[in-house]
Parts: sequence; structure tokens; C-alpha cells
Amino acid sequence: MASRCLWRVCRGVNAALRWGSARARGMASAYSYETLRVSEATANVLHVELNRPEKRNAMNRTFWREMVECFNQVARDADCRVIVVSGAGKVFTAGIDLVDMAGDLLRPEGDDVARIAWNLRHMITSYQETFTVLEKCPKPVIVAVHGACVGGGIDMITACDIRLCSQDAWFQVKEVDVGLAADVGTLQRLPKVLGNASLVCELAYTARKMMSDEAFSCGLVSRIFQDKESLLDGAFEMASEIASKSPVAVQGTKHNLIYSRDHSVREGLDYMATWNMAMLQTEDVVKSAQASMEKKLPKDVPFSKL
Ligand SMILES: CCC/C=C/C=C/C(=O)SCCNC(=O)CCNC(=O)[C@H](O)C(C)(C)COP(=O)(O)OP(=O)(O)OC[C@H]1O[C@@H](n2cnc3c(N)ncnc32)[C@H](O)[C@@H]1OP(=O)(O)O
Repeated sequence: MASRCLWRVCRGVNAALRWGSARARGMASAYSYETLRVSEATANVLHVELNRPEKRNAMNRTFWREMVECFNQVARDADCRVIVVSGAGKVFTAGIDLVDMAGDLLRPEGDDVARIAWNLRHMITSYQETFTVLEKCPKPVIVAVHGACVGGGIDMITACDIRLCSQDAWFQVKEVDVGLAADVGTLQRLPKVLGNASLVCELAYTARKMMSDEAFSCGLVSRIFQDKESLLDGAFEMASEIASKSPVAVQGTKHNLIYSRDHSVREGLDYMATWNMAMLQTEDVVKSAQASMEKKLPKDVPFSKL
């Protein structure tokens, strides 16, 4: 019994050491997931790929859980400053896995209506967290969409900071076609992303496909690339540029942009003043200003980890 306990403690310590030394080397090897492939794209940039290409990256139960685990890990990883999300294989994502998730959605557990409803509420809020982690993650998340981006895919990309796509990308708020009102972020975030209530209603009520050109012209994506390869190159280049800047400045910018989106201008300014009471005291300001005066690039400034 005692030896088994000791073995468990040793195994825990070993795992912690592995994670610690991988972090120290800035390696993505500390990330191990079944539905997500995490790799280090360039310095301080992690690439998170939805990784069920044979099922068109449909979102199964493992995916909904692993996204939360992965992005909580990313949030704490001081070697990571920016994340690029993309889909492996032919398309970005086919949305919810209609086969794997059918049980959860169609046969919810509970002894009576109240208990079933309570369990459903718990399930929906935990699925909402799967994409809210992207918004809560202090580091910017750039999503690179190619091919189909359906249903849950829209919930996902609207929680990211920057959306890019390839010419062959198309987008579909598909939920009404499977008999439900989108419940994990699209109806809350898409109106804020597009700033066009009529277009949001049109897309959400009709479930029509929106092609890349329209996605660009309505502001869903900020850039279109010719194909998947140039899309990823462009996404990594943008990520590298962001990663070269002060993480205090970049993460503070993300946090305050999201705060301001959800508050009045007055509240946003107030919050900003309180934020910068502390953050203006960072050594990054002095280092960045000095580099600027000396006509150096941010990438030549050694910022501390954050
Ligand atoms: C509480 C949670 C709330 C979340 C709600 C979210 C809702 C939604 O996401 S609604 C949208 C659901 N998705 C769909 O209706 C899309 C269905 N798929 C497609 O239309 C096509 O697959 C697609 C256009 C994306 C790609 O077409 P392609 O010809 O390239 O591939 P297929 O031959 O159709 O599929 C290849 C294999 O993938 C499996 N698959 C595709 N989509 C799904 C899916 N959504 N769920 C489960 N499996 C999916 C497909 O069955 C094929 O598998 P196999 O036959 O084993 O090869």
C-alpha cells in the first residue's frame, strides 16, 4: 500500500517535472490532446489545430472538454504570447458532432422535468465555456478558416480576436436547420462582430451559406488569402509580429477591448484608468520607448515572460 502511494507521488512529481522542463524549453510537447494538435509555430506562437480531419473536425464530447483544458493551459503558459487556431484536413469544421453528441442532446438524464432541465442547463453552460475560454485567454487568438465553417464553428470563431480565411472558406449559422437556437455564443457575439443586426438575423434565420468575399465585406473576417497555405503563412506572420511586442501591452489591450465591448464608454475609461494605474509601471514601457527612440524593432527588445 505504502509503496503504491509512493509510486503515485513519484509519478505526479515526474509529470510536474516534465511539464516544468517543457515549459522552460518553451516546447509544445507539454500539450497532449486527442482532438487538438498543439505545436510551436514560431517563437512564442502556439498553433492549435482541430484534429479530426476524417470527420471534418466535427466537435465531439472529447473536443468540448479538451478545448477548455487546452486554453486554460495556454493561458498559464508564459512562453506563449499568441495562438493561431486552424483546422486539419479539408475543412475548418463541420460543427457539432451530430453522432457523438446526439445522446447528450436528445436523451438528457434526470428523474423529472425539473431535474432534466437542470442537467441540461449545466451541460449547456459547460459547452459555452468551450468557446468562452478563447475570449478569457489573455493572449490574442487568431483563427484561420479554410473550407467549411458550420454551426459550432461560428460560435468558435466569434470568440476569437482576429478572423482570417482563405478564398474557399464559407460560413453557415446552421443551428435552425438542426432544430435549435444556437446556444454557445453565436447569437451573443456575432451581432457585436458584424454590427449589422439585419444581416445577423438573415444568416441565423435562413442558415444560408456565406462565402468568403461576403464574409470579408461584412467584417466577419479581416483578411482573405488565396489558399490554405498562404492563409497559415499570413496567420503566423501576423502572430509573430504581435508576439514580438510587450506582452503587458498586448494582453492589456485584449482585456480592455473585451471589457469595453461589454460596458459603456464611461465605464470602459474608468476601468482603463484603474488598469493602467498598475500596468503603466511595467519596465516594458521604458524598454519599448527606448527601442523606439533608438529605431530598434520590438523583436529586438527582451521582454520578460508573462
Ligand atoms: C450544446 C451544444 C450546442 C452546439 C450546437 C452546434 C450546432 C451545430 O454545429 S449545427 C451544424 C451541424 N453540422 C452539420 O450539419 C454539417 C454536416 N456536415 C457537412 O455538411 C459536410 O460534412 C461538410 C460540408 C462539412 C463537409 O463535406 P465533405 O463532403 O467534405 O465530407 P463528408 O463526406 O460529408 O463527411 C466526411 C466524414 O465526416 C463525417 N461528418 C461530417 N460532418 C459531421 C458532423 N457534423 N457530425 C458527425 N460527423 C460528421 C461524415 O459522416 C463522414 O464520416 P464517414 O462517413 O465516417 O466518412
